This record gives sequence, structure tokens and C-alpha cells, in this order.
Amino acid sequence: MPTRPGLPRALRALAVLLAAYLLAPLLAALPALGSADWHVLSDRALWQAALVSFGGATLATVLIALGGVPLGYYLARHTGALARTLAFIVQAPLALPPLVSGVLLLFLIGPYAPLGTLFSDAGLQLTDAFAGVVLAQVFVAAPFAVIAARSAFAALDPGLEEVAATLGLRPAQRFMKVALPLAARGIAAGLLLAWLRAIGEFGATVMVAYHPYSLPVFTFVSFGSQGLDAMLPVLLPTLLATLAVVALAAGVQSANLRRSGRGARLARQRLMDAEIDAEVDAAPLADPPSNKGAATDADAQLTPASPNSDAGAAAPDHRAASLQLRLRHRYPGFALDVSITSNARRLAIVGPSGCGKSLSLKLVAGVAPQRADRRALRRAHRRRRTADVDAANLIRIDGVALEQVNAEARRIAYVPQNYALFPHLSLAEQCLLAPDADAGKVARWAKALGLDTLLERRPAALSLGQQQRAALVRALARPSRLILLDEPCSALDTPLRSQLRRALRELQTRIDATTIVVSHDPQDALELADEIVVMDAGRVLQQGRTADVLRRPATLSVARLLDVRNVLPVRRTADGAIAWGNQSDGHVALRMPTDRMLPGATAPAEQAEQADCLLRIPTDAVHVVAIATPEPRSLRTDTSPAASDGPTEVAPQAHAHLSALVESVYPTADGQWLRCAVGDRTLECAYRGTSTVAAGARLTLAIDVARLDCWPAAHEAATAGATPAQVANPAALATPAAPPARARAPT
Ligand SMILES: Nc1ncnc2c1ncn2[C@@H]1O[C@H](COP(=O)(O)OP(=O)(O)OP(=O)(O)O)[C@@H](O)[C@H]1O
Repeated sequence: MPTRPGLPRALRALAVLLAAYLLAPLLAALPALGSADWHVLSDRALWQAALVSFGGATLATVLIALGGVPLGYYLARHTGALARTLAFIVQAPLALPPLVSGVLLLFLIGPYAPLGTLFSDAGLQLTDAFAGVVLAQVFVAAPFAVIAARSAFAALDPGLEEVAATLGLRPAQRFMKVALPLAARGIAAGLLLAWLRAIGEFGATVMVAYHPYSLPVFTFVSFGSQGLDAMLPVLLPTLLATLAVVALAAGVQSANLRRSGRGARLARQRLMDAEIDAEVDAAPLADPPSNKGAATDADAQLTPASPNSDAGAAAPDHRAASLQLRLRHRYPGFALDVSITSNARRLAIVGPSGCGKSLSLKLVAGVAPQRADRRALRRAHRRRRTADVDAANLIRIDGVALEQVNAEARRIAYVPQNYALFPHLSLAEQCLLAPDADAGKVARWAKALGLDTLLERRPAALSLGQQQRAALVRALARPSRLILLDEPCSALDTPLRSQLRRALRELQTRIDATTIVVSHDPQDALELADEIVVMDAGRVLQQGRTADVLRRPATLSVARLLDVRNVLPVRRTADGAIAWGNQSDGHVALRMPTDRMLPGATAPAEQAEQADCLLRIPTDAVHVVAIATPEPRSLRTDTSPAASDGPTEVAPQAHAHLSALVESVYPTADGQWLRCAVGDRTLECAYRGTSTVAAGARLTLAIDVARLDCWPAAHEAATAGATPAQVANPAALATPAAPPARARAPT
């Protein structure tokens, strides 16, 4: 049986009990209907009182909305002392007995109070007047609306407004087009509560404005003079008002839905018209789905264009932007301090989770909180001290300083990790949200990425892959020099991820913009970047051409982060061999061609034993030539000397033979993948023979020495804070990098 959402029995019983209690007074009043004095309904005073209450409550609600919605937004987005004080002030009227609220109001607007005197001098009476009723209602009802607005805004992902900023929307536009529509339901609920509370307001009103009678005051007076029988008819206006409110709310909601459906159709039509006008690109990045309604079909059919397509012709200029970034930021327990200089068209930032990749992108896009940095910069300008300027961020694109420019003016496209699609807008509407969105461009990219049949859909009706591509189209809607992609493939499954990578690669050839891809997956860097920045714990460990960094990671940490196998810390022996291990755990020494050793890895003999080097043995340069146990037999005849368990000294030749102990094994499509202990290091290699190798087996491995690489290892700590030139060139890191002359603690 399918699981249905439901409450445990005990909780259900409690819920029913409370609901029954709320209904009980109404039911208890039913028998009294017969004896009710219905003549009260013909009393004009009752309807005047109802008018005062409803008219006052409506006016009060409008006043509350005007101030309460922005106040709720402020409270939702700020946590400082001012926000905390305001939150306390807003909640205070809830805790005050209404009569006390009335007394407090009299101190402000009473006939002898400063404000009351001021207004009565101007001919406007505040007490014992309609104005007094409204003011009392505003005081007691406002907290309901403000608190509801704050909750509604706080529930919104701030990332949505950040993305809106990168689309060029100014603060007022972001508020009106993104925050307000998304929080509208919560705000409306709060305003309705405030309206109902204002209608029922008695305590403060009776103190401030006994006349004209509001409905609660009229009820109180009628009860005193005519008793319980006159009460039931007085309920009638309230019930009528409640019914009217419910009908109004339903009407507004369906009108909203109709309007948003019309908006989606209009936006789609605009794109279709634009596409007809526009020149259609030669090759699509993705075939449109055959089944136009099925979300998953579109993903399945995301196929890249042929590499021979003239897709590149669409980009008029493929010059890379020159980037100069110095990004510093502090969170409690985390400090980011990153310097990147690059002229690559395709850059990747790779590192483990939490190392500061997304924060770096946000700083470049201008959407991370930067108050501290800006303050430091202003201070520096005031004092004309360059050292302080160093403490601030530096974002230069083609030499243009952007660190002081707002996100909306930076012209940097940003696709965040969760895509941040606006849930209230259809795909077409959000792609056209940027004030300067180019409809023709959106239409072409939507078609190229297989989204042209989904333009009227909202994000909730799109699959993850489609959402990713939708965010991409939205980012491409306006011209930008730089496109920031945060973990573009992380939420997708493996086949879709490789399809999307292909589509992104194709896209990179077409657009005239530099892309920065952030990822924890080295494969993304491999496929989507010419240059790579490896980060950890808020620092750059290494930067360089992707191929170079993968070939010669500066440290073991970098090798691990990039998942480069068989990188071993080794030392040089006095006679120039590469060695690891010792007599107790197996001494291994290799002699390799000196042209495979970077300068610095060939240290003079007297320093050799201290020289730390890294040796990379490509996994396909390791071959299993003999399995010694469980059934010793040779797999291949070789003229090289046989491997032994003792120290292995190998003369320079095509293959070096090493003795290995299999530590673990897992199957692959072609055979097995082996992890073997060689001395005190671990080597990995594929085994494609016909036998099955088990853990514990002893092997002889032949290593193709011509394919080895050896270079001086950088000190792990030295890479952090090294200059880009040093990290780009591992050899320069053989000695620890001197700290930059004017480096300062990040602000
Ligand atoms: N608002 C915040 N307050 C405090 N710390 C934060 C805040 N936002 C991020 N951090 C911290 O800053 C560090 C960097 O975060 P960032 O989101 O840049 O990581 P990341 O490298 O992108 O990780 P992932 O790949 O998991 O997204 C993390 O250690 C995180 O805990």
C-alpha cells in the first residue's frame, strides 16, 4: 500500500480537539438563534459600526502594507543590532494588553499629547474620531503583517536575488520582480490576519476612540444594554465579511494564475518571433526532444553537435579576457585568500568541498557580502595607504577594475550551483528578465540546448538537466565578457553529465566570453578548461595549463585532489637513481633517462638524499609480467633481469622490473584494476591477462622508464600563498615561496 502523508493518531486527536474547541462556541450559539432579537439588524448604528470597523481595518491594512512589507524584508535580510531592535519593537504590541496599548497611544495622540495637539491645531482630531480607530488598529494589527512578511522573505533563497543582480536588475527591480512576487502568498496571509485582527480590535480602540462606535465597541455597548439576545445578529456582519474575504482571496489567486499563464505565453511568443527574425545557428548543441511534453526525453536527447560543425563561426571574436583576481574573504573559521592571473579562455577552479570555490565565484560576480572589504578599501583610500588597498579584493577584467562596481553593472554572467531559477516565472519569462535581454539570442540558445519546446514551463516542471540548461540560457541572454559556472554538472547523473560536458564544450567554442568553471570533479577541468587552478582550504595550491598540472602536480595534495594516480614522493640517491623505501620495507631504486627529470630533480649528489621529488608513473606504463603466487608463472618473456623481493637496482633500459604485493583488486570492463605495494609506496595499474589476480598475490611489474616523469616537489605549505608564477611552475616551488612583499591578513 502506498505511504500517505499522515499524522500519528495521538497528534491527530489533539488537532481535532483544538478544531472542535474553536467551532464549539458557534455551535453552542445555534439553539439561541430562535430567541435572538433580530430587530437589532434594522438598527442603523450596527451597520455604521460595521462600516467603521471594516473601513478602518481596510485603511489600516493598506497603511500596514506600505510600511510592513519593506520592514519585513529588512528584518529578513539583516541580522545586525538595528534589525534585532526593530524586531523587538515590532513584536512588543503583541505582548501588550490591548487596553495598555490604548493608554500608550493616548500618550502620543491624546488631546493633550504632542502629536494630538499638533493635529488638532491643524483641524484633525485623532481621539474619539475615525482616525483614532484606524491608528489603534494599525498599532495592534501591524505585527501580524510584519512578522508574516519577514517569514515569507526569509524563506526565499537569497541566491535568487543574487542571480537577478547578475542579470542587471537594480535593487528596486529585484524586489518588485523577484522577492515580492515570491513572498506574495505569505505577505497576503499576514495582511489578511492583520485585517481580521483590526476588525476585531476592541481594547486599544475603546481607549482611543470610543466614538464613532466600531463593531466590537457596539457589541460591548449592546451587550450591556440589551443582553445576550441582541448579540447573535451582531455576528452577521462579521460572518458576511469573512465569507467575502475568502471569496476575494480565491478570486485574486485564480486571477493571478490566469495572468501568469498569459505572461508565460506572451514571453514564449516574443521568443518565437525573435527566432523567426534571427539567423538560426548552423548546428544545434542539443537535438530538440521528439516527445515534446516529456521532460526526461529532452535530457536523453541532449547530444552535442558534430565537431566538424561550423558552430565556431557564431563567435566573432575568441580573444580571451585577461583576468587578474585577488579574492579575500573571512567567515568564522574560514579565510579565503586567492590570487589568480590568467589569460585563458577556459579556466577551471578545482578543489574539495568547502575549500572556497563558490565563494570565489560569488566575489567575482559581486554577489558575496563584501562589506568588510569595501570598508577596508574606503579606509585605504582615505589614508592613501597602499598596504590597506592590498587588503581589499581586486577584480580586473582586461585591466578594468570591477571590485567597486555593483553586480548588476559588472556584466558577468553567473550560473550558481543550484541554478537559482525563479520558481514563479516560466522558462521564457526568466530568460527575458534581464532589462537588456536579447530575445533573438535567448531563442537561439533555447533551441540549441533543446529547450525551445519547454518555454512556457516553470522550473518545477523541468528535469534537473533541463533546469541546468535553462540557467545557462538565462545567463547567455545578455552580453558578458565572463561566464561563471558553479559546479555545472554536479547534480546530474553520469550519462547526462558527460552529455552536458560535451554541450558545454561546444558552447565554449561558440561564445565570445571567457568561462570559469568551478568543480570538485577533475574531469570537468579536463574537459572544460585549458587552465586550472587547484584550491584547498581557501588557498591556491597550483595554477597552470591543465595538461601540465595533471602531468606534474606540484604536491601530493594536488595529485590527490586531481585524482592523478601513481604520483610517488621519492628521493635521489647519491649515484643519481630515483629511490624510495628502505631496507626494512623494501628499498626500490630506478634509473630513468635524465631528460625525464625536471631541473631541480637532478640535485648534486651531496644534497641528493634531502632532495624531495615527485615521480609519476603513468598507469599504462605499468605492466604485470609475472604472477608469483598463488601459481608462479611468467606471463611474458623478457630479457630484463627478474624482479626480486630484495632491493632492486635497475640499470637504465626500456623496462624496469619491480616486485609488488597486490593489496586490493576490483574488476573493470577489460580485466582488473590492481593496487599494489611496491616497497613502501602504492602503485595502481590495469591487468588485462586471462588469469584472475587476487589480493595477496606477488607480482613482477615492468615499468616503462621512458614514460616516467620526475620533478622537485613543492612543500605543501609553500604552495599556499605562492605567487601565480610560482604555482604555475612547480620547479620554482622547490624552495618555499617568500611571502608577497605587501601581503596582509585578509579582511
Ligand atoms: N554564510 C556563511 N557563513 C559562514 N561560513 C560560510 C558561509 N558561506 C560559506 N561558508 C564557509 O565558507 C567556506 C567556503 O564555502 P564555499 O561555498 O565557497 O565552498 P565550496 O568550495 O564551493 O564547496 P562546495 O563544493 O561544497 O560547494 C566553507 O567552509 C563554508 O562552510
